Amino acid sequence: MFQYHCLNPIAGVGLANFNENYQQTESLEGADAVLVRSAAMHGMELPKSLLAVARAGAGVNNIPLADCAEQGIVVFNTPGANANGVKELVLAGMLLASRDIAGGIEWVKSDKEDGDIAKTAEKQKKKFAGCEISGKKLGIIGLGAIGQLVANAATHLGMEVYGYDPYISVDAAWNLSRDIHHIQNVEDIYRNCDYITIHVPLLDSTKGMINKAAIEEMKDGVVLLNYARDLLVDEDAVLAALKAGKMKKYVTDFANPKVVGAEGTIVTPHLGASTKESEDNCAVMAVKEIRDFLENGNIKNSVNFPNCSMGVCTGAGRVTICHKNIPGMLGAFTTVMGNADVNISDMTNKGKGDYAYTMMDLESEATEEIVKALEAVDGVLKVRIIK
Ligand SMILES: NC(=O)c1ccc[n+]([C@@H]2O[C@H](COP(=O)([O-])OP(=O)(O)OC[C@H]3O[C@@H](n4cnc5c(N)ncnc54)[C@H](O)[C@@H]3O)[C@@H](O)[C@H]2O)c1
Ligand SMILES: O=C(O)[C@H](O)COP(=O)(O)O
Repeated sequence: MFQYHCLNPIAGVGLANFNENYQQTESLEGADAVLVRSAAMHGMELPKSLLAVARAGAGVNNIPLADCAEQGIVVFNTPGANANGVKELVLAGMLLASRDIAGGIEWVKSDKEDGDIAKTAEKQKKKFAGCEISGKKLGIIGLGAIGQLVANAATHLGMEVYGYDPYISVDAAWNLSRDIHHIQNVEDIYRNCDYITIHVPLLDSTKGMINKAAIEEMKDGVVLLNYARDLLVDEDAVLAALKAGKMKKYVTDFANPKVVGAEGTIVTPHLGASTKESEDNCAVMAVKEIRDFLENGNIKNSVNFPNCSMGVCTGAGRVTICHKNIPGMLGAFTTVMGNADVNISDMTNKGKGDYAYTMMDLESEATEEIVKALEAVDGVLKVRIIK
């Protein structure tokens, strides 16, 4: 029986895919797997039992990835599962920044006692006039799951789209419309675009990337959209640019005391992935990843260990090893098996950055003695008997 714990509410349609061999626990203690959305896991003491964390979503900046890796805990996310939800909100954000829809709605509410409101509205409407997005230039920084959907949708709305992503995946490149201009230098986006939207992960290398210097390069009257993470943007510089009339609007999905209520900001409460469809997609994918990992040892969509799969074990035994990505590991593992007189029928080893993963199918059952001998190898982080 496997135990799992949810640090945030996770859609029932996903959890329903756990079968009778799984039990949800009230606390983290004793859990084999954790499902999480945006709950902050930094500083959280993780139980020895924990094997996997699945982020039902994209951003993993709330999870201590390296600490988890050091403890042999595999962290997954659900790439693309909520991308359409975010794309639709980005389109809404561009429209909200272009037409004073929110101001118009507020004015109508404030005038609700006016029996002649239809006539008054005709006089007042010029206050809420705006511009259209068709024909405007949109710059997209980050062409992953979300960026590519925004890019393609914006071209269909008549925008001229410029995309920048030096690390674009082959799949994302294939999915992009041929109408999108490929930009090699992010400054070209800053200098030319009327709307700029950012869709990159929050990493040490991306933190504060939209800074004062970047904003100074931007066109006067630019609209900046941030549905990625607030710390990507120097919001003091944004507020100064809004005050100076350099920036027209800052549309952000991340409410914080700095931006809420500030003139020129449009702030939503982290709603990007809060749709039934996105929540369901993320939960279904997260549960699938956890089950395949716990039951078969396979890794798909991990952010701190390599993807590695050997399907379902048809042999007598299977062991998996989370370990450091250093020389000599495979030799040490095969020596352990040789010393135990166990024949390896199949084996896969994959590395990713500082960490690696090895799966071995055996012609006899894996024993606790084998596990102990593998655990004693320098650089080994976690050994599991799958079968
Ligand atoms: N508002 C929300 O509710 C919401 C929902 C989902 C995701 N997000 C945020 O959006 C981010 C992106 O999500 P995604 O699903 O598109 O992720 P993704 O991993 O599919 O795409 C990220 C893209 O950014 C690119 N990139 C990385 N560093 C870059 C840089 N310096 N310059 C340009 N491109 C760079 C990568 O190559 C990749 O293509 C997530 O990390 C998360 O923080 C927010
Ligand atoms: O990174 C993500 O997937 C989003 O920010 C969504 O976060 P949420 O699952 O807490 O809504």
